[in-house]
Amino acid sequence: MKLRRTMLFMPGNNPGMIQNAPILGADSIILDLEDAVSLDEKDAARLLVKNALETLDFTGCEVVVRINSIKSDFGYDDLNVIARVKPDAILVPKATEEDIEEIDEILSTIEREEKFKLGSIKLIPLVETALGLENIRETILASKRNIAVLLGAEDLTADMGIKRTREGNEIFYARSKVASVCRAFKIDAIDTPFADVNDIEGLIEDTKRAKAIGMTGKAAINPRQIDYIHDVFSPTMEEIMYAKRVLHAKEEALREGKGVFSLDGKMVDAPVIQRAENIIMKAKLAGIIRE
Ligand SMILES: CC(C)(COP(=O)(O)OP(=O)(O)OC[C@H]1O[C@@H](n2cnc3c(N)ncnc32)[C@H](O)[C@@H]1OP(=O)(O)O)[C@@H](O)C(=O)NCCC(=O)NCCSC(=O)C[C@@](O)(CC(=O)O)C(=O)O
Ligand SMILES: [Mg+2]
Repeated sequence: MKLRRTMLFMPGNNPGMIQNAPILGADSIILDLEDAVSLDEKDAARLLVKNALETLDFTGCEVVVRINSIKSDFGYDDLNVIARVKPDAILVPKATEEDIEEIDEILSTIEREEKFKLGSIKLIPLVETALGLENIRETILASKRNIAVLLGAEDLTADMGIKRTREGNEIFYARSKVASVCRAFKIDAIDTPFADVNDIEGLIEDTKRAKAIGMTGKAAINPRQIDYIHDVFSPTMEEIMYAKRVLHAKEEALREGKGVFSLDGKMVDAPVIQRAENIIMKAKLAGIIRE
């Protein structure tokens, strides 16, 4: 299991940002060849990202590349060049079931040619249209490579002809749907970036709202956002201490042959134990506690 509390976007044509990528502390980075790169920079950005993957040491940081739509003039070249330098995953913009199937096949061919393990390059569909949102189940089922879905609220609200607000009530349904379907298929649900990099209070509130609904992480667009998002998505010491007490009490209850018991007057049963186990696992992955 891998933590994806933050996925930091950076333009694929910005060498200054890319060279710092491995040390910024994000769980994942997304090197963007799509909307952050203008049409006349597409070829140069692809080459820069390829070189970065070949030369920089990304140990401990998942590397994802957002390609252009596979239906566009750039998508196939992006995939064909980038997959051969083995990113951890490809982020697929405005993903449809057909896109994912096509990209899955192309990746399998490249993996055979390059002698990579079949299925080793993963996929993350970006859900950012109304149709994409309604077809999310089919998109996820289209490939076993899918490890997460990223919600793109700017494009989604533009597609729906509605306004994007700081409070985000307009994306409540989309967040809930993405979170629920992703949880059903046991993959990560990554929330849309918060666009105002100077509004830290707004970022924290937005991240808390996303977490409360079941999103497992959030995209970032600026390194200053990383620690705040990590704070929200990491278990607190209070949660960890309570989880430890639950698991300790469970051992005692098991010895007494009890499946349900009470702790501080509150019932503890299988779902409460599962939540406690999840908290401990996340705390270990986040390096907050040791094995
Ligand atoms: C926002 C801003 C312009 C602010 O600039 P500022 O200059 O105010 O930043 P400062 O904080 O002053 O920077 C201080 C230092 O950090 C460095 N630094 C900044 N950002 C960094 C970074 N990301 N990675 C590494 N390094 C970074 C910087 O180089 C400087 O380094 P140095 O000079 O050495 O001190 C800048 O962050 C930025 O460009 N972000 C990336 C934007 C981007 O990728 N967007 C596309 C992807 S989203 C998308 O597409 C979503 C979606 O798909 C979803 C949907 O649909 O909703 C869609 O369609 O919208
Ligand atoms: Mg977009």
